[in-house]
Amino acid sequence: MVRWLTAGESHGPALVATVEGLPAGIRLTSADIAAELARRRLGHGRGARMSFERDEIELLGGLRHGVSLGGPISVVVRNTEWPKWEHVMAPDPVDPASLAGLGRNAPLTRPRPGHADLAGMQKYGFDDARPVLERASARETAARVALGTAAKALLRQAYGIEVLSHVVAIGAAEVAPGTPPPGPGSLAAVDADPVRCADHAASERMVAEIDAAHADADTLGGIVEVLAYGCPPGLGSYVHGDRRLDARLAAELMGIQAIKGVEFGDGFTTARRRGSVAHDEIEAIGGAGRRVRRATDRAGGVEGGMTTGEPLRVRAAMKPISSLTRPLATVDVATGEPAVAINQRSDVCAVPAAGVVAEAMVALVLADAALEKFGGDSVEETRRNCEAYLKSLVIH
Ligand SMILES: Cc1cc2nc3c(=O)[nH]c(=O)nc-3n(C[C@H](O)[C@H](O)[C@H](O)COP(=O)(O)O)c2cc1C
Ligand SMILES: C=C(O[C@@H]1CC(C(=O)O)=C[C@@H](OP(=O)(O)O)[C@H]1O)C(=O)O
Repeated sequence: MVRWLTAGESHGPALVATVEGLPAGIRLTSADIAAELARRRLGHGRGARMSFERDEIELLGGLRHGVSLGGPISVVVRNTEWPKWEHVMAPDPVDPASLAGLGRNAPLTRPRPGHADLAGMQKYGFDDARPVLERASARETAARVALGTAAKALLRQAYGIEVLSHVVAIGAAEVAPGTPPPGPGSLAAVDADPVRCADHAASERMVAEIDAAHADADTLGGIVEVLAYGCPPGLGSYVHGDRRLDARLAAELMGIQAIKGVEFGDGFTTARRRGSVAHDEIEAIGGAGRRVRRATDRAGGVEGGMTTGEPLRVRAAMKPISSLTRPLATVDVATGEPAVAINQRSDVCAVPAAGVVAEAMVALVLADAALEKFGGDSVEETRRNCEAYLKSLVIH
């Protein structure tokens, strides 16, 4: 079983993350993780913090000389903003004099509609939104992307699986339905686009949409698509709801801040189709052995909670960012009077970054499902097991 945990606050000293259950023999370095973290900072429309903060990482356990040892892999991502927050966010008690006159220590009593502020204050008994937003913040996704790097390395090195994402909609600007997704090997080209969109014309419309929202002091959401190429058939299972791969992927994607919907393949569109044009017909492709393929990929590569061997294709819908510089109406919890919400700096749009986070979560779930299917304590052992399974398939 692959399991993972993160800890840390947005303006605390650091985020920490641990993944347990990965085999020995994964080639992975801190430079690989730093490169993935840099990808998460990409995208037209992100806020000021992205430009002045760096993700400083340190590997603490689980690797030796760039190779995993089979134990938990643990990583620290330091917040370079920390010196400005060392008193306000100090884990240990501080001299109250060190907080006197610090504007950033003032209680946040005007919760933002759409953020975790109000429900979090009610739930945990805070009269200040600071302790809520510090952990609710998507700063935490840096820790998940760091762990996803290890999962991606395993998938690539043991099974030849490649995970990538691209943006298919930002606000009303979208890639035309039916446009083929970017193929294997196209991640660098997607990352080179200002909104991580594979379609140049759609990308220009998305950038214009972000600029218009920014000018109006507004924010935007959108839709990302994650693709996994090279999955063998049979990851996940139909035998119980919680073993279905689509259920496991949906849970982890919905666990990303601001993700409000997940669909596989043609998803909600399929619901409006007739059965005769909703499924992927199976065809024989001849050659040695009984080789088959699907004529289409409407299902997104999952049937009965299992991978089919076709590309996995899953979309996640992100709501617009809830911190607006033109703030929404709220109530000041200190007075009970109408007020406007906290209006600190914020991203206008973080959809391109959400795609990178979604890749990490898909990679972690696929790594878990692949190790469940093939076992193995080293990359070489699980690779061999996967190869033997593929060879044993009567129909493949
Ligand atoms: C990559 C990324 C960046 C985000 N940046 C911001 C931001 O700058 N300001 C903000 O208010 N929300 C931002 N969010 C969304 C909030 O974290 C999220 O809305 C909040 O935690 C409440 O959770 P919910 O939207 O799932 O209900 C971001 C989300 C992601 C995935
Ligand atoms: C710091 C990151 O994202 C943050 C996510 C976030 C939120 O509310 O989710 C709010 C913003 O933080 P701040 O309020 O400090 O400007 C974003 O910058 C990051 O992704 O590394």
